[in-house]
Amino acid sequence: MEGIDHLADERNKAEFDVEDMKIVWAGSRHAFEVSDRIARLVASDPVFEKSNRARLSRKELFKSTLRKCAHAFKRIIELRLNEEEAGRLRHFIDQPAYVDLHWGMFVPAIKGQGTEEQQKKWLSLANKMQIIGCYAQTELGHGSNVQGLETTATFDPKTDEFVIHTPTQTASKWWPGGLGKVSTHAVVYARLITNGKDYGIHGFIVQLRSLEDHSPLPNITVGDIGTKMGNGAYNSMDNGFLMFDHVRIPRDQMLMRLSKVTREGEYVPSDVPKQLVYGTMVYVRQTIVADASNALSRAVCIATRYSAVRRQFGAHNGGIETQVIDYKTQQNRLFPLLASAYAFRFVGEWLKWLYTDVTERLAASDFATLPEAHACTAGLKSLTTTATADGIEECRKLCGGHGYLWCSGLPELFAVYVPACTYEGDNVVLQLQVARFLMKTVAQLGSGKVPVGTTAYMGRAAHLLQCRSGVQKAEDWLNPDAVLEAFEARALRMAVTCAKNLSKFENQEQGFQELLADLVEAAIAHCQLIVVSKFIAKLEQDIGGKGVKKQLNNLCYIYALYLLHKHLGDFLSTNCITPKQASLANDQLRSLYTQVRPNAVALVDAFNYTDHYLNSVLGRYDGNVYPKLFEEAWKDPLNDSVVPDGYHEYLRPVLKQQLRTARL
Ligand SMILES: CCCCC/C=C/C(=O)SCCNC(=O)CCNC(=O)[C@H](O)C(C)(C)COP(=O)(O)OP(=O)(O)OC[C@H]1O[C@@H](n2cnc3c(N)ncnc32)[C@H](O)[C@@H]1OP(=O)(O)O
Ligand SMILES: Cc1cc2nc3c(=O)[nH]c(=O)nc-3n(C[C@H](O)[C@H](O)[C@H](O)COP(=O)(O)OP(=O)(O)OC[C@H]3O[C@@H](n4cnc5c(N)ncnc54)[C@H](O)[C@@H]3O)c2cc1C
Repeated sequence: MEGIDHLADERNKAEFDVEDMKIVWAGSRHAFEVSDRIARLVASDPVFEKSNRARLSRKELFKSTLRKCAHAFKRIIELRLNEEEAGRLRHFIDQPAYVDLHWGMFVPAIKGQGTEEQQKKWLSLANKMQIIGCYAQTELGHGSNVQGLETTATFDPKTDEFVIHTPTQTASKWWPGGLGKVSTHAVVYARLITNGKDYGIHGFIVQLRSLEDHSPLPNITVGDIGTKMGNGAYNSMDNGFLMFDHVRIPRDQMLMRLSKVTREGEYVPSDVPKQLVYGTMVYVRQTIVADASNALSRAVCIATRYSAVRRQFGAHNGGIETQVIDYKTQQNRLFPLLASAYAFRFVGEWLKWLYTDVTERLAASDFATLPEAHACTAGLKSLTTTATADGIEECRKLCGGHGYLWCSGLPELFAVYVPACTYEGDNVVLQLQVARFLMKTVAQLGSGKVPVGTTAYMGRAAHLLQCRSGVQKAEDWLNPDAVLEAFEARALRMAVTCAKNLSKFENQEQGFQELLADLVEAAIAHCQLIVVSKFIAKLEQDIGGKGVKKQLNNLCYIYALYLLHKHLGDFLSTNCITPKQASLANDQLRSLYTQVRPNAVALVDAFNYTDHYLNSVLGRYDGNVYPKLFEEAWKDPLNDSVVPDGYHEYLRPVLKQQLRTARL
């Protein structure tokens, strides 16, 4: 029935103030107010309707995306929204689009790698969207191996131009979002060649389409790479291909903040680390971590509300059946995901701080923390996107059969989200970057160089390599020191074992290749330690609001103890804990589930998601699931007529045996 809150009982059970938790989740009262206001604005605007997305053809979907983007831009100007508000608007519109790459990569690439003069010129055009840009790095033949890119930018001193060229089919740019049909410009990554010498990968601003009629410029071939996984989903994005046939651009369109080419064609290397050419990726990976908590919390919100609505078994004498959320198996699958959503939120906040810090240091020519920033952004991007993609799929299963319906919101969410495990760096490739960083840190232990930041724990190797957990009863697992020590000892021991095994190889690189799988596991253990430690650090902050800290405390230990349970092999084989202590951790975990259970619905209400944003019949705020499932079913085009199209041609002949008669 409309108007009734089917989840009211659940909400009444909550032992904390949801409004206060909303502020913690948003990060600040200001962030909450902006998000809340913009989410409502989007939800109430019919242009941003999205409930029929799966039924649109690719062309219709793409056109509707263009319409939404144009309308959003108009509203941003009319309402004079600032950068933060405009970002929230695009977020809540919730449809992948060229603007994500324009604002998310093209503009940051120019900011990070352009000279002041270049920024002035290009950003003033980009900020007003008089040009639209994308980030064209990946090629058909190479994505992960950036050094292997083939596109060339050869300097021609006669004309003071670069000649951008695609020498082979595998050199074609392939994948960049917004490239296929929209972008007028791109930051193109190509091998810089001058005076016959190859100086490696650099960024260049290249115009792709006419600003008059949008047609591709001469010698440029550009198009969309084709339909991607899932109905609707990421198909609103025009991921593109691009080939250059000796396209000329002025020399000053090479992004020259880091290194330069002079009028005479002399290459002037940068006096800062050359890896800064990868700076845009570090920036985006950091934003992807924050975004993981958005996607996971959304799925968890749907699965939690529905698990409270859904009842199966347990009825005696016609009594009421059990809510599926009361089954311990459901809790054991759902609550760690709820805890992960909060954990990723807080580690995302911390990573944002780390990124700001490293940016300020770089501006002051302090490059010391760059390797750590790279390792943290790469490793946490990998860890959180893998867990989120798996978590969304788990939420679909937690919703049983109805989770498989498009209108549950979960299939589309999964299809949109899962490429995050691949873009901005394949998740395995990124963990291997963390592993290299860890192996270097371990190699330096004992050299007098004290590890700092996220590897500071390695400085306590003497203790961590031999310590045994002191846990004696289940509640001891709620002691932050006990949890941190177990995670630190496990991470360090795994890294040191890899380093020892590596040292057995004469050729270090060959050894590294041989041990790849172990190295990835060591890197994951290190990243999990970061997430756990940042959650614990969050609890040490001054968090107000009735009962809020208690709930966060429960979630923090659910996150940590669930990981301990899941990776028990690591903890036991490295002798950090005993089987008895592992069993106590499980006892504590079950007790925490019981404590979270009455608060579960309120904990997902704290995400403050509108029904528009969730776009899920199962996750509706009012829990009125069953009538709405019928409403959705009736809307399906197959139900337009009671007798389906095709009956006369294909069904009737079968039923009436006309086919069989004809064959005889
Ligand atoms: C708005 C959201 C929508 C998102 C849409 C999606 C967009 C995209 O996908 S854009 C394309 C993203 N592509 C990638 O992420 C490619 C992944 N590959 C890489 O990042 C790199 O090639 C690599 C890190 C895997 C390897 O780098 P490479 O230089 O080829 O090789 P090395 O391993 O020898 O590294 C040299 C040296 O540089 C350090 N390093 C690597 N990356 C960075 C970085 N981003 N920042 C700082 N430092 C970096 C690396 O650790 C090595 O250091 P040393 O060991 O000290 O020499
Ligand atoms: C939806 C989407 C949007 C994208 N948007 C953009 C964009 O806007 N701009 C852009 O430039 N690019 C974009 N990309 C491309 C993306 O960045 C690359 O696909 C990504 O970096 C992975 O590279 P790859 O495809 O070459 O994978 P590959 O490297 O070919 O990976 C294939 C397999 O090989 C493994 N592998 C590779 N190297 C190693 C190694 N050294 N050790 C162990 N295993 C290895 C991987 O783990 C993986 O299992 C996008 C991709 C997608 C899917």
